[in-house]
Amino acid sequence: MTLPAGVERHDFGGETSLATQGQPVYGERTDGDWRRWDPHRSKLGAMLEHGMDTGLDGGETVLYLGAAAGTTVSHVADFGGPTYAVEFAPRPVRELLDAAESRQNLFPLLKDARKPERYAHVVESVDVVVQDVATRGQARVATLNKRFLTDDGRLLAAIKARSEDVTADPDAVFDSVREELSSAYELLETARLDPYHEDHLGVVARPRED
Ligand SMILES: C[S@@+](CC[C@H](N)C(=O)[O-])C[C@H]1O[C@@H](n2cnc3c(N)ncnc32)[C@H](O)[C@@H]1O
Repeated sequence: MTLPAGVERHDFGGETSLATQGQPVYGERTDGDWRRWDPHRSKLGAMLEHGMDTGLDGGETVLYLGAAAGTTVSHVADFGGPTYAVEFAPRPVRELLDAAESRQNLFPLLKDARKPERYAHVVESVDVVVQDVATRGQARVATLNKRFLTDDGRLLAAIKARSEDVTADPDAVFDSVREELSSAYELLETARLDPYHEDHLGVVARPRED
């Protein structure tokens, strides 16, 4: 699996890790311009560590759903093109704004990912939707946001089993999420994100024709 341009394996004092170049955001280790991309803190980082074929080349236009304080989306903006970061909780958005200050291509949007019509006037078409919303109805959020993807675009989603049902067996949750996603997307690859993130499923998918 090749990493997207702008993402490299870099040595941080004897420990080799994924890294991008940019201002640090969450106290991660740095070496010059390089900042460690910690897969324990980032589901997309874990997907790359697992060798999932994300289809990312670098430079893509990205819609990121569930940006929180900007841990992962800051790395995405380091190697991506225009990056729209949707988060509905005002508190983390303050830190997200700090992360965006040094990144001219990162655009925070204080919006609800279940209401894409509220940001459709800003976000037009994107190459990639990254989703990490950890809320009930994750397949529905992905389906609602399919409208932004180009025909050959990619959905890169992390599905948290406990957000759908705390008591259910994660495998059963993942089966039902896969089934719901399949009506809007062709699933290209799915993989559990252990040991970095327990009971999370990484999904790579492309939109089905309407
Ligand atoms: C697991 S955290 C995201 C961590 C982040 N992706 C990272 O790696 O840096 C999930 C985030 O999704 C946000 N979220 C949940 N439901 C949302 C929704 N409907 N619209 C926008 N954000 C949402 C939560 O407020 C939370 O900040």
